[in-house]
Amino acid sequence: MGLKIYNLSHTFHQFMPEWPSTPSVNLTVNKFHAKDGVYEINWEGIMHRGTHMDAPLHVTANTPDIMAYPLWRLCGSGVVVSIPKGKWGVITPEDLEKATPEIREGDVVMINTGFHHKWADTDEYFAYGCGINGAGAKWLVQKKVKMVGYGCQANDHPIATKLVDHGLGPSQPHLIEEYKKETGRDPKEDFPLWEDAHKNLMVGGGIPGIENVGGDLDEVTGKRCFFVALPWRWKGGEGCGVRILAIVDPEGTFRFETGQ
Ligand SMILES: N[C@@H](CC(=O)c1ccccc1NC=O)C(=O)O
Repeated sequence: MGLKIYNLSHTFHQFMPEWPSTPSVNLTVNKFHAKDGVYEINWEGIMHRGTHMDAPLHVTANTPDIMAYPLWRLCGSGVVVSIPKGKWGVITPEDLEKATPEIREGDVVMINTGFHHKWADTDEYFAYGCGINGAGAKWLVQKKVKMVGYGCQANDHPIATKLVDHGLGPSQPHLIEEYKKETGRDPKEDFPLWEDAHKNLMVGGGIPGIENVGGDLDEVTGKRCFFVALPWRWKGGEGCGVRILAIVDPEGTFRFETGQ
């Protein structure tokens, strides 16, 4: 059929890095082949690790769960754009506006910031990582995109989270002084609202946001592709790991079955 299929998810494993929240994932091997004739793993943890999709319910009470995203949002044509960022880099409306290939109405959008190469249990990736601001998320909503994936630590900039003085925070208070020193501004001036981009994109726009996009992201950057990213059909779920596929049809000969 000539299709090329790329994986855009990081590897899921017990010792994978995790956003600085509830600690750890615990895997226990319940049954071993040599002892039991089968192999079975017991898994305990939260879903907000590795390549995963958030639901509006993660950040706002009485909003839709992960199961409520309509199927048409979870697959479709779109683009992988390169928006390279460094420490505390901000993905802005201007970045999105001038991205190439252009982001079209109705697109799935995957953003390559370069940070997927740094995915590790480090401050460099999480506390000093990059992220979109509230205005950037509003731009995506106004553009009526279908779904968004970020090749970085979260759906929000780290300075818009409880790592500093927002919500449950500050869990990493030293970042507040560091930010002031480095930028000459107060974190609250630049990021006045807690998880603002999550709220604009998912609660306001109903658009699924995926964190920690990785895998073969570089290989499809600058290309238009067909994407699929499927969370579990989990009633009440506030987020879920996803396997993201980017599919291209270099010969332009693929046709779906007609259903006849
Ligand atoms: N940024 C990650 C994790 C996250 O936001 C989070 C996970 C557990 C506990 C608190 C979290 N966020 C804010 O405090 C996410 O949105 O999935």
